[in-house]
Amino acid sequence: MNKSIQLAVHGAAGRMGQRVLALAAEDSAIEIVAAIEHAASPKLGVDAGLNAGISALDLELSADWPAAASCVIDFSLPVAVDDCIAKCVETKTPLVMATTGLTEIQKALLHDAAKTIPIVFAPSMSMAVNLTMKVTQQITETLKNVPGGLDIEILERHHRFKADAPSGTALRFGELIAEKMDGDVTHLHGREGETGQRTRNEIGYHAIRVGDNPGEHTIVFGMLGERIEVNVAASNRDCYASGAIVAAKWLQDKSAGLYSMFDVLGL
Ligand SMILES: NC(=O)C1=CN([C@@H]2O[C@H](COP(=O)(O)OP(=O)(O)OC[C@H]3O[C@@H](n4cnc5c(N)ncnc54)[C@H](O)[C@@H]3O)[C@@H](O)[C@H]2O)C=CC1
Ligand SMILES: O=C(O)C1=N[C@H](C(=O)O)C[C@H](O)C1
Repeated sequence: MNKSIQLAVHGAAGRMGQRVLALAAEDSAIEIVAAIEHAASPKLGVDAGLNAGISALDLELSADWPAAASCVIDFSLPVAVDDCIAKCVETKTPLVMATTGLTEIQKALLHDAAKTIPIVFAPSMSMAVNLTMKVTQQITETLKNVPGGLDIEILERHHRFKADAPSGTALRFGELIAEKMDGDVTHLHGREGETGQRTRNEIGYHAIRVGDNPGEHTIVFGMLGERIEVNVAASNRDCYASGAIVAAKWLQDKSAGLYSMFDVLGL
């Protein structure tokens, strides 16, 4: 059978790379053509499927890029992203960039690359998270001028292994919410000491690192007399992995450009 997508996974031995491989292996439309890891990985040469806890894929974890792929899904680390973007541009391969913690320079690189190839770039591939982003924008718009004022704080919880804080998703929630607030917004990361009273136009961020939590975000809308808390929580990583696969399929007929999961999901 001719499979419609030849998929390369970058960061293939990581927590997310493993789940993308596992879900892609079950998808009859996908042929996995590469499971890419860094050149010093002790896992090079190991079967990518066995490493992911599924049946052998007869495909080794390798530092080599495939001769051809119709999409790359990247769940790696910021240090690995420049090379991934360059390889995708060089080979004109559509890219799903899911890695968080990118610098402003790396975001500019993505913008440049998107002049040549189609790219989906989103800090969360989860449908529930993206829908929640829309909901929090609506809440902000409705309540921003409530008598007594509206205080917005973003709490995120993740596993102890996470390398960046706050999460890319928390930062995106903050950006999207700030778009709906009036005037300049201060983004405040944690509080300590003689902070004085909370100011009006600030968004507070709090990053909690506990155990094996695969990702949870709570947006608190505090008013005088009542409060809304919107919580979206993953119970495992498949919401992100399946979202990335949906994005990879969606990219197949797209022209060059930088897209978000809102575009993919039609939100
Ligand atoms: N957008 C989304 O929906 C989600 C994004 N993420 C982000 O994805 C990234 C990866 O997360 P995890 O899988 O938990 O991390 P991880 O640390 O388990 O996996 C990262 C993998 O990338 C590999 N890697 C490092 N340098 C490389 C290179 N030069 N070339 C190829 N591979 C390289 C590592 O060896 C490792 O296997 C993080 O930035 C995380 O925040 C995680 C979950 C969901
Ligand atoms: O590192 C993780 O695990 C996650 N990272 C992403 C982020 O930083 O927002 C998405 C998800 O919350 C899981």
